[in-house]
Amino acid sequence: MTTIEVQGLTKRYGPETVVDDLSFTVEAGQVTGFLGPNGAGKSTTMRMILGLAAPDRGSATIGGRRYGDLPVPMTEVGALLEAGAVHGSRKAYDHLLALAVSNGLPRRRVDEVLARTGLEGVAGKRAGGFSLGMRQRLGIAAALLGEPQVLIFDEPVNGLDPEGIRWMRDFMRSLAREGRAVLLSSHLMSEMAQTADHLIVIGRGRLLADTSISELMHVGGGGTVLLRTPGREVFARRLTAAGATVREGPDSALVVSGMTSGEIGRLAAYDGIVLTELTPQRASLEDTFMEMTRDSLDYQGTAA
Ligand SMILES: Nc1ncnc2c1ncn2[C@@H]1O[C@H](COP(=O)(O)OP(=O)(O)OP(=O)(O)O)[C@@H](O)[C@H]1O
Repeated sequence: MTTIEVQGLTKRYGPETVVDDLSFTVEAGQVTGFLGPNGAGKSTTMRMILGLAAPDRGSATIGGRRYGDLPVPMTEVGALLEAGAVHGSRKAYDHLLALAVSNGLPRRRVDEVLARTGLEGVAGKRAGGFSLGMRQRLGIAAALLGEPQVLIFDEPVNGLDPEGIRWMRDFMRSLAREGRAVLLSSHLMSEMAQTADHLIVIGRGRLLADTSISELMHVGGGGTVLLRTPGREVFARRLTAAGATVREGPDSALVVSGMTSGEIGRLAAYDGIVLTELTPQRASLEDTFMEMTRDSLDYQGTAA
């Protein structure tokens, strides 16, 4: 199983250390979200993994080898870094064919990736006239040409409409289901919560968290669970006795922190208490992220 290994990765631009001793692993078969506020160093890290920027210290390897040591990189790793990198006057098919031929890949791959990304109908059209969503699909088609086991996407949903975002999310998940390692960056926790299995959170180039989404909700401490039960008073006391913090929620709900929904559900079952609702609060993930990155936000250039 091919993975990405980042070890002590460090990058300086002038006096700024924009990636600071970063270590993490991107596992096969899952979507790893790479999350951090603007300027956190996500793109720089991805560029170092892809051999587009040289680390000052540390290393980034794909399947144990540095990008520069991969004999045919396209067959090992595919990347989508920025939309619109395609020559506008070129037809989508020709663009992909040129890439395939120059990398020694069979022509049939062009048809296969066009079908996979739903672009067959526009294969003969010039990429210059494509919408952002179509350009992103073309970029993904190019990334998939060599059937790589590792994929890297830098903010792929930026600027997409809701349908495009949904397509992208489903596509990432399907790539992971096939056993590929998918690294996906975003500055939006809400996007990650719906797409990623695992999260690497960075701020000012440093690792802030390396965790699953469910762990983050728990460990972050900000994770709350909303519940409703006919046995409100009794269960609130029971939860408090079990170490949770309970407060009043909207419309007679209880909002619990310090326990996961699973733990609350088990406690209720044990005590024979009926729960009519048990909902982990998604907003709390956002809160956890804000809390985590607050000290690392870059306010430079922000109007007072
Ligand atoms: N080639 C460069 N020369 C000088 N500084 C750079 C260069 N590339 C990036 N930086 C700086 O490094 C820092 C990290 O940038 P980077 O683009 O990696 O962050 P990011 O997390 O991807 O943010 P965003 O979400 O805004 O793209 C920023 O302060 C940026 O200005």
